[in-house]
Amino acid sequence: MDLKSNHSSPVLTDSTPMNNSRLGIHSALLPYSPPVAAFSSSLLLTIPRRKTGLLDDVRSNCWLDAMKSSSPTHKKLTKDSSNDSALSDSEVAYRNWMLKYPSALATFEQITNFAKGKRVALFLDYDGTLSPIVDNPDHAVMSNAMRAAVRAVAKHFPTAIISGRSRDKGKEVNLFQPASEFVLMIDEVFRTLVEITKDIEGAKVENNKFCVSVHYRNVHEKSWKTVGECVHGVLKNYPRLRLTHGRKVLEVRPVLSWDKGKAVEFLLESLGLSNCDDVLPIYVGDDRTDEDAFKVLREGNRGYGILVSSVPKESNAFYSLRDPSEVMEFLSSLVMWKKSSAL
Ligand SMILES: O=P(O)(O)OC[C@H]1O[C@H](O[C@H]2O[C@H](CO)[C@@H](O)[C@H](O)[C@H]2O)[C@H](O)[C@@H](O)[C@@H]1O
Repeated sequence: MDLKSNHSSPVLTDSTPMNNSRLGIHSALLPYSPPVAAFSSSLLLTIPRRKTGLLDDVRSNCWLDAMKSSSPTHKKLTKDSSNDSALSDSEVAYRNWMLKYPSALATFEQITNFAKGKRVALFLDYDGTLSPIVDNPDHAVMSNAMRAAVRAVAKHFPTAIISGRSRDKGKEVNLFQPASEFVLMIDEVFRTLVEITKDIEGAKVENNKFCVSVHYRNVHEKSWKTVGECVHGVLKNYPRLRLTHGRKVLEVRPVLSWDKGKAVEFLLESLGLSNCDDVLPIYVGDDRTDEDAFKVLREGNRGYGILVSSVPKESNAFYSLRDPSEVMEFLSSLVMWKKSSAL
């Protein structure tokens, strides 16, 4: 996921959170903050995730419900689409939901009207945003077309990818690792979880360096409880680690005050783009971890969050896009708009 561009866009590898409280009502235009420099050299941030909210609490009684409700499975979607009336109901529900979270494509002119005269800074989540959700996390890759769209957008706007995935330290990046002291502990937990889940068919444990992801997307639902029990059992021995929920994934991460919202603030600050009236940050993401970034932009009246979702969901985002193909269209539209406004 190494993107080169004229801006040498920073790549953030985060891991984070959830905050479901939707604040305030939609406002067409966001006055946001502040002016300065331009994006500088390559930057890699590895961010241990901190998910907040009731569902993330390891002591919550609702963890099995949270596991069940985390993102529709492929099977469910396939079943729904073979049922005309269900599809029609879900489409109606989706259209109603879009009244609250308008499509960033349908309202593109509104967005660009507000962006006029401003420097747009783009923050993009990876899984579910730039690459479609697939059963095997190792197979989640950007299509060539998406890669080209991201490269193109990064030529025109400062662009960062903020992902929960780990990324090895490269030669040309500045590394910011707020959880480096947890690396050994995380590795130990990773090994333990690999061992104790090895007999659960379909379970996959991923070492994301600052976080361990335990995937249950391919585990039969009758065994989800076992997966949860394994993770909770291990966590009991690690008071400095906590559990959070993502899309069919349980994640074990350090108890740290760090999330994708803080990552966005850190990047804007480091790159001299915070407190600038002429900077408009736009964050595109699909998961609970992205909600903290949406919230930071919303609360500070600083920019726009765009939620990628094909089903209605409460969010701190302002706009929506249905899936990665719409994200690609949005990125390409931004490039076209930038080129035409330069004429
Ligand atoms: O912050 P992100 O870039 O969105 O990363 C979040 C997690 O994404 C990956 O898991 C998700 O995508 C997989 C591939 O499509 C899917 O199989 C899985 O069910 C999803 O949860 C990644 O594997 C995790 O390590 C990331 O934390």
